[in-house]
Amino acid sequence: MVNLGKKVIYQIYPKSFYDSNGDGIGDIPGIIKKLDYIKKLNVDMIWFNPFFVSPQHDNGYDIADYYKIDPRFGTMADFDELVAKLKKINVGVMLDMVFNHCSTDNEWFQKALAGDKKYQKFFYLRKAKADGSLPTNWQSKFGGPAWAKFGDTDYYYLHLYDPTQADLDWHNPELRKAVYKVVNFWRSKGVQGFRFDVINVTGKAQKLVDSTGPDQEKSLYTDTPVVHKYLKEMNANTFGKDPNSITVGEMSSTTIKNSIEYSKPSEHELSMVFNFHHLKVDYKNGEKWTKTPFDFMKLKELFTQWQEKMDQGGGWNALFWNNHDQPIALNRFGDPGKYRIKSAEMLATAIHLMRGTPYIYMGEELGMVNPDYSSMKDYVDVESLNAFKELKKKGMTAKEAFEIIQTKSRDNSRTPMHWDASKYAGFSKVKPWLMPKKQDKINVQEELRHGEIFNYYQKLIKLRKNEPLISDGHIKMFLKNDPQILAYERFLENKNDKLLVFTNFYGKKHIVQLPEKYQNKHVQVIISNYKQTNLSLNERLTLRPYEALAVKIS
Ligand SMILES: O=P(O)(O)OC[C@H]1O[C@H](O[C@H]2O[C@H](CO)[C@@H](O)[C@H](O)[C@H]2O)[C@H](O)[C@@H](O)[C@@H]1O
Repeated sequence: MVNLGKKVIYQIYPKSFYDSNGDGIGDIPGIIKKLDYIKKLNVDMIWFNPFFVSPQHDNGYDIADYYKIDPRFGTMADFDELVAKLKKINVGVMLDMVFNHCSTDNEWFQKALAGDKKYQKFFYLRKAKADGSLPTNWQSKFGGPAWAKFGDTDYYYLHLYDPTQADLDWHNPELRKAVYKVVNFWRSKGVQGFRFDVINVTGKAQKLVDSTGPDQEKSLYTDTPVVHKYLKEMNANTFGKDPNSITVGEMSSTTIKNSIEYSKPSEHELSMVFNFHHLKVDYKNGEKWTKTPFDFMKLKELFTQWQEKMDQGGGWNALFWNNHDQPIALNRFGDPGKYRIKSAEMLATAIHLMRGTPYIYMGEELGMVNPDYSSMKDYVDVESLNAFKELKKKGMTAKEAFEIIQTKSRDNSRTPMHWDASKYAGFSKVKPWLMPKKQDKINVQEELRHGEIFNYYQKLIKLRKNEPLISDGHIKMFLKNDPQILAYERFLENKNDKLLVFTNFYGKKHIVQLPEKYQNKHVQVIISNYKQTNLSLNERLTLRPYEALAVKIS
């Protein structure tokens, strides 16, 4: 079996990585051209956001053909070449499987529309209520009602996301069979990694009823017991046959109890889970489309719960700050200005030394930051455009609404990778689909020549592969009430060595009172983003602005 604790996964958003054919869109041959760069980081697997045939209403999360590469991104021959070349450098491929819904352009939906009963049962088709209103009062996660008219019939189809993303009915064994066939097709092409998009919302009740509010509504379709049943079935019929497979479920608004079951090896469901609770600590009253500073104590509390309880229950976390749906973490939890480098390294340390498998989102290793576009015209993401309209409907001025979009838009992380300082950041020879910004200072060329963040990531990755305390150790948080420092201990059963990790989340120096058990021990610095001279652990430890420090004590 794979030791997940020794693995590090890199995420590539293909549309924004490297454009090889001058159409302004990143592509698979472009990724192939940049494999030397990836090799330098020494990651184990790459998660690729979807590049299957899609009308791109939700940037590929609306799949029209699960078996084909979208010509915008390349050909199947390009994909085969990518898999083969990555194999040569010992890097696996993780594909993004979107099975909660498919595009309304997908032949499954098109056949259903044409009246084919078999395919109609792939979807949630319901009639309007007796009073003519929608089948339920559910809201789409992208705004507006979660139901759309099913062609020229009396029926509506459910879409938890965009109306072009029709929800698939997992209760239908024929649908599940079709899903497993897709997974096995890609396995036969040498793929060993699978990320399952919002997989924990696939178990909606068969009888769909009105909700009484947003939270109760989520409970009607999130983490229901059947999800575990279907995941076990998928595991047995697909990737579970391969001891080297690595799978991750994107779990929307999930719980620790469910996440343990999703990821505990003896449950035979998935290898690990993404949860998003720690990325909602800058949501005012739980609302994403708001602007407020992050709540550090809440962040600590969530890390404590998810790290310690997943450890005690035998579950496994995917560790991450960034992905294609999130504004850049450096802007949210660090300082993108004066302390850009120190805070990028501090954030990386905070999660890379935790228990789980770290994910690095492309550009994070350079300390890339939000583009801070100046107009709504610069944004293209469907969720952001809808949110802008909704915020104005709620009474905000265009300026107020724009400031929120600027902070929270998913386009923040989707800007093209900065390869150099040129007009289009060396990403493309023509105007890209989304403009790069701030590449004059932050780019690969500059980082590899004079930077230190990339190098720091290399060290963190190397440490994970060589230090069993990091890959296999348990975790216990300490300094739980400290308002500035996140600190934890990693330890192995029956071993005296311990790893202590200190991360200062603020741009001011801070002195901590060390627990007695850690005082006056022999200390070896494992990694730090500051020069450490004559370090010894006494009663007090001073941490400089955004300092990260990991020491081994015996
Ligand atoms: O915020 P949560 O409710 O915990 O959900 C997590 C993320 O879910 C959605 O992301 C994924 O599905 C979308 C539809 O396929 C797709 O647009 C997105 O790119 C996927 O990653 C949601 O869109 C995200 O905002 C949430 O963070």
